[in-house]
Amino acid sequence: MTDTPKTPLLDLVHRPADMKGLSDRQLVQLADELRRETVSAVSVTGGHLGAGLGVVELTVALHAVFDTPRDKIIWDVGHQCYPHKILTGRRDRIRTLRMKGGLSGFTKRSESPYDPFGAAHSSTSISAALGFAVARDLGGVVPEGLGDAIAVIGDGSMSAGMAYEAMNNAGHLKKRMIVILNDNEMSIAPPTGAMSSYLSRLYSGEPFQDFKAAAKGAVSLLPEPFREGAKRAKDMLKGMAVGGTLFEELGFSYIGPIDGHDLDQLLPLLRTVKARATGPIMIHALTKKGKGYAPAETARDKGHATAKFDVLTGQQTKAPSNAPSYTKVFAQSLLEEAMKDDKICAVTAAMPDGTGLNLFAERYPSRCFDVGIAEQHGVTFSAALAAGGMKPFCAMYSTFLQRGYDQVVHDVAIQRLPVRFAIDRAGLVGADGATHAGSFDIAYLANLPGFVVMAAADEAELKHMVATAVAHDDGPIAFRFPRGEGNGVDMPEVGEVLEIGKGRIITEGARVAILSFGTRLAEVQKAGEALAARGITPTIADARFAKPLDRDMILDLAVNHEALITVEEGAIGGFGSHVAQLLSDEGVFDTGFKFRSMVLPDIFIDQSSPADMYAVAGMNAADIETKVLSVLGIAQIGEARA
Ligand SMILES: Cc1ncc(C[n+]2csc(CCOP(=O)(O)OP(=O)(O)O)c2C)c(N)n1
Ligand SMILES: CC(=O)[C@@H](O)[C@H](O)COP(=O)(O)O
Ligand SMILES: [Mg+2]
Repeated sequence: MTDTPKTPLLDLVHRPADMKGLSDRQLVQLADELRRETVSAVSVTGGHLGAGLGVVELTVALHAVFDTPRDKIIWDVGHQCYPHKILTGRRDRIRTLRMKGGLSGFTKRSESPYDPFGAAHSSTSISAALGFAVARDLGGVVPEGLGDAIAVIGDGSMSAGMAYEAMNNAGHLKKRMIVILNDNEMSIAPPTGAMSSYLSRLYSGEPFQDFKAAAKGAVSLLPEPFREGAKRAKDMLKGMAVGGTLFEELGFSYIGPIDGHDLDQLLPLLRTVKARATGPIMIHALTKKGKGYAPAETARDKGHATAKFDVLTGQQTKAPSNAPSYTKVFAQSLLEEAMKDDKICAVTAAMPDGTGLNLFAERYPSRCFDVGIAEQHGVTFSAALAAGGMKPFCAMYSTFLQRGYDQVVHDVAIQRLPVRFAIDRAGLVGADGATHAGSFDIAYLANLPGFVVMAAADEAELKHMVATAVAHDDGPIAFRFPRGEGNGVDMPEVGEVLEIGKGRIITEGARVAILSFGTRLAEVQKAGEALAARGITPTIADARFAKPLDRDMILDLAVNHEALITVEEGAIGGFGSHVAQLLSDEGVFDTGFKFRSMVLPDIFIDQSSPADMYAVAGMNAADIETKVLSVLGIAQIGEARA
């Protein structure tokens, strides 16, 4: 970063229209200020830093040249959009990023007209841009109008099938649209795969597109002082120095590679594209993740995601914890099992660190596969590994496994293949908000014939479930666990193989039974203590399995109590629904038996701390206590004793 100029320009830019009068030199200064502001904001909020720093110049250039919100900029994933938010009327709230009531850490339609399409999962931007382009050409009507459609997609996100499905369609429809491939040679981890190598080959040897002699035509359309740059850009459009790229074969005009941090290249190129483009155009920009902030540039993950930090030192402020994270317990348990069983292998879709499989990759590189952002492929690949006699652990976040759902049904479940699904980030995750909540996996897996679905109540249970999954060869099996630290329980030396479909009673009580599935058990126990102080001792049980259900235990609980309450960190249609089905099938409700199911409410809950999100969901200890009192018809404190 260069020295801060005396008259800051960022203070004058409240929306992109304010940039229109700035000279190219001033835009360079603006980019510098925008970078500083991004670092400063993330230092107080934490969040995704590196990706945003890598697109500062692109953000300035796009907003300087195009007319947003009429023109639609679609940021893939959206984790790089903080500079865009600063330039589009949200600077005053930028220090609320990812907080309760604050700005989302991703693009979000309800937040701003400058966010035409929300995201947070990757590789959707080209499809979305094409949709806007077609809507425009078909005369679609939206308040801001419909102009150019511009997708900005990273090299990591280009590993997903959806990007190619979209390019295939775009090349066929030949609509005017622009794709900017933001190639920083990084995903969250270094990207893997043949496509990544292909992109590198596109610029190896000759790093940047050679700006040659001026071509006439488009140049005359542009006002001074843009003409000189435009001449060079026009030449790029015509010359296409790198011919025969995959993108061109798919029907795109390919331009690049260009230096994505050089506004002297970006501005004239984008102006020319805006003036001249007809069909789909792919601009290949080379950038650096973390650009301009040394602690990010030099970090292993290039500052992909960070806690709050000190700007001067880059030192992050993280609360120390005594308990291991669930992710670590999973990863270490799997490693221990893999030492004993050489058929165990592991699959991650571009999340080696997030799933803990980086440890597995270090120890057993030939048995660990990072397939890139390709959950669909990862699931089917795992299915065939299982069909081939291996024991694949397909480790994915609950929210990202959604993308591979047909593969879970068609390739795994129907064929009864023993894929072991390690489902991390189950339940509400906090600052990433609704897009990353692991709300649906219980419902979408427990409805599949032959699937075993488990949830760990604590980290010791997780270790048992890893062992159980290793031993289970009869069909697919899944175990879910949340983001964050465990409860600090004593850990067993070895994981115990659990009996499939058997839960456990935690405490015996009377009148009401609370049947927990997953890590809400700790809140259930807290509620139990509070109820005990009121003279009510509920029976507390840990279901362990949503499928198959422990029929005997559940029917027993029903017979011996006035009421049964299920609690789970999942949406309606999951564990509680299966228990209700069982009770209904067995005629338990015919006797007037009382049943309540505590699930996530039927809304998308915005970002906050997980505890607060569970408070919004009404699923903390106090809510469980209230539910017990209400099901027993006890409205007032003291009535319980009466
Ligand atoms: C479907 C899906 N899978 C995984 C992720 C997690 N994820 C978020 S960003 C990211 C890396 C993206 O890399 P790239 O597109 O190159 O962007 P960069 O961060 O390098 O700018 C990953 C794997 C996701 N958001 N969506
Ligand atoms: C943008 C994205 O999808 C990831 O970076 C995600 O935010 C990671 O989440 P965790 O912090 O839970 O690994
Ligand atoms: Mg990248």
